[in-house]
Amino acid sequence: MSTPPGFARYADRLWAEALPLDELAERFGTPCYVYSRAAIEERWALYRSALGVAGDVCYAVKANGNLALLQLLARHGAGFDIVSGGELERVLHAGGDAARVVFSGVGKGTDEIRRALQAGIRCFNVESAAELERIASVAATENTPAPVALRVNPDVNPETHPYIATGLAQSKFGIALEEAEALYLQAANDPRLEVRGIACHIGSQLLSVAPLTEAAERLAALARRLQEQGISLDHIDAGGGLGVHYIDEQPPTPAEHIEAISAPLRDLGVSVLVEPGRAIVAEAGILLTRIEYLKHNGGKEFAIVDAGMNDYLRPALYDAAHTLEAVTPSEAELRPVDVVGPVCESADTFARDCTLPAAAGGLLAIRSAGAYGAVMASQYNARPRPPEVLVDGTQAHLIRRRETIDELMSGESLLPEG
Ligand SMILES: Cc1ncc(COP(=O)(O)O)c(C=O)c1O
Ligand SMILES: N[C@@H](CCCC[NH3+])C(=O)O
Repeated sequence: MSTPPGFARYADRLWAEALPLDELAERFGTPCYVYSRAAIEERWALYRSALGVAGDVCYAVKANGNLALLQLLARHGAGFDIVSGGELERVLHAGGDAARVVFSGVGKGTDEIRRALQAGIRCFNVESAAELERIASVAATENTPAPVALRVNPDVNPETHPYIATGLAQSKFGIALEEAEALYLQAANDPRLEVRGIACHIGSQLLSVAPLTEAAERLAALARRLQEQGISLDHIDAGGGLGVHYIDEQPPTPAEHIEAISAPLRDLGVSVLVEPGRAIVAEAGILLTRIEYLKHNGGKEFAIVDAGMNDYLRPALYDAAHTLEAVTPSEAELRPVDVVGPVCESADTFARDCTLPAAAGGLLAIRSAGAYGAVMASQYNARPRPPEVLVDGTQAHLIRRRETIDELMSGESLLPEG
């Protein structure tokens, strides 16, 4: 099996593992997510060593919240960035330390705030004045001051897909820099709150560190103004966002990411937090899928695979391009095919004019599918969500089994008799 030229070495760890992918497909069925423990640990270690002891790496759970992966990262001492009460429960269940959890998100509910406060999380990354007041009032009823950072919106263009840009002035995320200072003064004088830091996150799949540095410079300027006014800060949370290799991207390394955000913050005397998600898990995962049928329509050839947009949404949602590879040797000639899923939507397309030796029954790997893959799977078209497997050396662990048809109907009820 050939490796695409230029593919970073860590992405190839999965393929170097002792377990042939076709055996995994036989054993667990397709479609099926397969992750490499070694690849995840390698990426984790790069972030950990780049940041050093003066900071904390808070893995963004939204990228892949599988319990076994959270447990793996917790054992390596990860902090976690969560965006819901559900993610908090997953982190705690997997053995994560609540005191290393930061809670982002524009719509935190009262129950979620209360639970996070009771669990003793490190910090709420507050996204509006109204949310700050809600957190303060929950803190008052719980008789526990709430640790807060304001997630500011530095108005920096992250140069990424508009759906995953979050730090522009007109985005729904964060608080405008100009409004933040007054809100910090208000929070610092509120006994229900404890100001801990400043947070931001400008977007995802960033392929240059320049916008990250620009954002960090704006955070540093705000931090200096706050410190001058006697507001002490424990940390600055620069968010996540580092891009990965899907087709031919050349993303910066974790070390370059850390250097880009740390340089402007260096003399502030605060610890630095980062919230990488995609950069830890994306390239460590593939989605294995089998070609069910080949067909021709309108002069095009289609390979219809058993994975659909319900299993892996990124291509349909963002028109995202991925490297697709044939896993099993095939006598079929290399030729352009559209690789499509079985879901009743034309957007259910994984690749157009992809050069493959496509043959019915052949196995394909959609690469770099470890982030925003299984977590975004749905049951659309009443399709059970796929299993997830972690390859660990010569072992393969089923870390989430395939959903059953019964589970698809669980919680629903038929109408009463009559
Ligand atoms: C607040 C916050 N932190 C971290 C992340 C993780 O981003 P990424 O997976 O791009 O590292 C996101 C998602 O974009 C986010 O919204
Ligand atoms: N789901 C997105 C990333 C979301 C980032 C969350 N703020 C993707 O697959 O690229």
